[in-house]
Amino acid sequence: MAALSDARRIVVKIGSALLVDRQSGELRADWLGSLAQDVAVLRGRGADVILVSSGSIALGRGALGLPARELTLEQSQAAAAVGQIRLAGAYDAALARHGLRAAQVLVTLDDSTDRRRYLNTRATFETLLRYGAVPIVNENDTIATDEIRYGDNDRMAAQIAVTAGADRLILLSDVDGFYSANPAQDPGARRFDVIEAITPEIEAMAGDAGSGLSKGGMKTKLMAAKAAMAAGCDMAIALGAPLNPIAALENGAPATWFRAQGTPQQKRKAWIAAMKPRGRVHVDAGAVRAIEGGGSLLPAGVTAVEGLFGRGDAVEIATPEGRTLGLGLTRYTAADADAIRGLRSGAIEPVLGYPARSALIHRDDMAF
Ligand SMILES: Nc1ncnc2c1ncn2[C@@H]1O[C@H](COP(=O)(O)OP(=O)(O)O)[C@@H](O)[C@H]1O
Ligand SMILES: N[C@@H](CCC(=O)OP(=O)(O)O)C(=O)O
Repeated sequence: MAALSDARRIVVKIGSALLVDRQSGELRADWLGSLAQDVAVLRGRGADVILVSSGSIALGRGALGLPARELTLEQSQAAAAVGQIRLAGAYDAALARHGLRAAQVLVTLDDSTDRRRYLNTRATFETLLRYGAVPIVNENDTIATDEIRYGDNDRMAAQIAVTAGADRLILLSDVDGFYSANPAQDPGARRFDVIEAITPEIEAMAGDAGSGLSKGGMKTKLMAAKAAMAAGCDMAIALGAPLNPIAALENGAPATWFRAQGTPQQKRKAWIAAMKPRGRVHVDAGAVRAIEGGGSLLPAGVTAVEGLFGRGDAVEIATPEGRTLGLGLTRYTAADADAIRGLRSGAIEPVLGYPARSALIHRDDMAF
């Protein structure tokens, strides 16, 4: 299956067991070098790449000389703080060899569940990718205690894929796909090539993690697949351990693909269209033309603001004739939108007292 050749934005999740040698606790530099090579190939043909990498706790554990047994929460948090800086540094060096710039992004679950923070995170990814950077994402494990106890980077990678509007998510694992039972325990287990829907039967086949360094197992990978598919993003589980794992996947190495219906853009529009509007912004004829031509709504085109809405809420866009053009997620509160209506971008900062976002509603955040 030519599953990556037409991908526009790819999120790759790298588990701890791939990056960190279990015995020595050292980073597998050769492997990371080969992954960076794969990333350079994808970037070279114009695809955006985001890496979600685990490994901070595994790396920090060795560096701090912590015991091999299960860590306490405090030890995990300390290990993550020490390990993350090494992890990010290693990616920075590996990508720099291919002329690529790494960008560290540390997130918590709130960054995707709170709509305002979700929009901020999305905007940050958009900007980093526009400048050609490769975001290296991990949970902020040192701060987010719940994430260490319950968190796993499989679901987080799916959330990043959804947030960034990716069309492919690849979970590089220690297994080459999803099997009818845990292949480590059942020699008769069979691998699926493609899964189109996650049924209760499929869910019953998923077991827990195999290695001591990992947190997820197949259960969290199925949750990741559900989230990705619902957002129009195809997801693969593929073998990560060989060198150049993404090239191998492209060259036909076995994997399981979870296939989504629809595109990220269609799913996002449907998500916005289903929201309850919290207000209404009236726009002038010029703004109607701009929006109908595929542009964003700028404050300059707004003539009146109704309702009490916050940043990230859905609002209706009304034409001078009173027709509802569509729905969009606003980047300003009702009060700020009212204060800057009719103003050109340069005139906004003195009024609000903070640097302005140029659009009131970005074109990607509109549904008609
Ligand atoms: N149905 C299944 N198909 C494949 N692997 C399974 C299944 N159920 C449980 N597993 C286990 O899940 C492991 C992969 O997840 P995990 O250990 O979290 O690794 P990672 O997070 O590094 O990908 C496999 O090595 C296997 O032991
Ligand atoms: N955020 C944690 C890893 C959490 C996790 O899901 O680990 P893994 O199962 O190896 O992908 C860390 O960097 O150590």
